Amino acid sequence: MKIVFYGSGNMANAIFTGIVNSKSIEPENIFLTNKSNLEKLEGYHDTLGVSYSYDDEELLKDADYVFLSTKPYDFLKLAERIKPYITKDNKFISIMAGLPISYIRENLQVKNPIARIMPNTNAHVGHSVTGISFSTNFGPNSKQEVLTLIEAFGTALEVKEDHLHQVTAITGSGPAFLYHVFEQYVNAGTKLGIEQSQVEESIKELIIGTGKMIERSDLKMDQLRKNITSKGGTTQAGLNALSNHDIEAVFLDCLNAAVKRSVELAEAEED
Ligand SMILES: NC(=O)C1=CN([C@@H]2O[C@H](COP(=O)(O)OP(=O)(O)OC[C@H]3O[C@@H](n4cnc5c(N)ncnc54)[C@H](O)[C@@H]3O)[C@@H](O)[C@H]2O)C=CC1
Ligand SMILES: O=C(O)[C@@H]1CCC=N1
Repeated sequence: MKIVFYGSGNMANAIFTGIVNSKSIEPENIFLTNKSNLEKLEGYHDTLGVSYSYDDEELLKDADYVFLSTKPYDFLKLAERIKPYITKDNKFISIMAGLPISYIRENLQVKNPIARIMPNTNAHVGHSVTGISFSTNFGPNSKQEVLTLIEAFGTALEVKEDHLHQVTAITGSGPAFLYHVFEQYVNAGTKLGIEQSQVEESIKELIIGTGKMIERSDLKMDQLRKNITSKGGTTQAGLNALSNHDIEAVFLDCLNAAVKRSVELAEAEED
């Protein structure tokens, strides 16, 4: 199988690094390209063994899957770049937030199968949650091939295309929202008088350990929380203070804003 990445930025890097680490595809069968940063492509070649090129005809000639991984606003230029060289065997996988399959098809001017995925940067470590929606002409074997490819860097969740907006908010942008919360936790921790580096190191370990508990324990999160909370103890005191704030409402605002932006991006392109 030959895979090509048009766009080798943060998200594509997480995906191809995840695929290489999974050893499901020979690294030299993964081809990278970008706008113009040759040094970056050489770096990925040196560290991961992947191939790279700016020759679009060569890249697309026998490509099975072509990732469209530029920013949404760079897609029209990308479409102009690749249109002359698309072959009937190329199947497209778009990671671009908000751009509908119909819009991608219209601008590539082809009837080739197109899948839209919404991954997240946890693909780097094989833990992306990836929402996926297929065009109706995606055959069952190719669908299975794409799902297997996605499972090389995490888990796949097939959803109606409209629901990719919610997936984008909850898990696509999700790591950024959690990093933001963790940053605030570190900032607050450093105000308690302990050395900053000690707070940073211990909270990093706290987050990793808590993630592993969620992964490995049979207990649900509320029970894990209850197991730490002694009656009249320190945890109860902290949780009481937290419950003075409507944290669910804060996150609902956050997620609604991200969904709204995803819908806006889609509607802007349909105009
Ligand atoms: N960063 C993230 O956490 C996530 C990003 N996405 C989506 O992934 C896409 C890429 O985002 P990032 O990787 O963060 O962006 P980035 O800015 O890191 O990378 C963009 C890449 O596109 C390339 N590019 C631009 N114009 C090009 C052209 N004409 N031909 C070939 N390559 C071209 C750039 O050289 C660069 O390699 C976006 O559409 C975004 O919506 C989706 C899920 C999560
Ligand atoms: O911020 C963005 O638009 C992209 C989509 C999900 C994560 N990053």
